[in-house]
Amino acid sequence: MTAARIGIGGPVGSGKTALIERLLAEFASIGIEVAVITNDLVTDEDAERLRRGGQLPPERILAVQAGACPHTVIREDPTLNMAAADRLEARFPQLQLIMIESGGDNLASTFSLDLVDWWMFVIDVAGGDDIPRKRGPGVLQSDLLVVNKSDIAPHVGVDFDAMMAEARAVRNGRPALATSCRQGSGIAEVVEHLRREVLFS
Ligand SMILES: Nc1nc2c(ncn2[C@@H]2O[C@H](COP(=O)(O)OP(=O)(O)OP(=O)(O)O)[C@@H](O)[C@H]2O)c(=O)[nH]1
Repeated sequence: MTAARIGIGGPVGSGKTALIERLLAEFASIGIEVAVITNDLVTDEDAERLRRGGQLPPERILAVQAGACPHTVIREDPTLNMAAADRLEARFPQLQLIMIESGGDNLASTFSLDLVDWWMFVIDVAGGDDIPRKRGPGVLQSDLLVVNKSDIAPHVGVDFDAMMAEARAVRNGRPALATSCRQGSGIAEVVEHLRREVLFS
């Protein structure tokens, strides 16, 4: 059995790493065997943050450096990430799930299906309630759209329910879930969705 490979993309600072931290805690509590690959431009910043968090043995967290363009290594030439996932699987045959976090950029990032089986796109309310309307490929094409930072919607003048409704409308019925990685709300729904759609458990 091979591990499911899932992508987690989204704009800079939308909360991709924060979501991974929350998911790691949930997966640990239900006994799902996980590893993570991070993609940063020229550092290992996100991998180091996850290793410091101590939720996974450090050797289950690999960092890929994307260089100038974060899209390239998850879409046009995902070989570095594929090799990293192969390494993890060879070393930890019990893995059920490998989460691949893209470098943050704009609304245009998508994952190659040579690299992942399924991918989600994380946006947040602070990026503006017009983000769904802009119909970026990540918003439209991802298997799951996550709208994060629901906790600060009132502080940035966003009508959260309207933003969610718009997100669902532009996605033509494909799923969209609301989260606050700060408060922990919506995380259980994301885990449930992943169990059903990706892990088939
Ligand atoms: N209020 C609030 N802040 C959040 C939430 N999720 C993440 N943050 C904060 O938003 C900032 C960015 O979060 P990250 O998890 O680093 O975002 P990222 O998408 O991984 O960022 P890059 O890797 O730089 O693209 C941090 O200061 C987080 O603490 C949330 O749900 N609510």
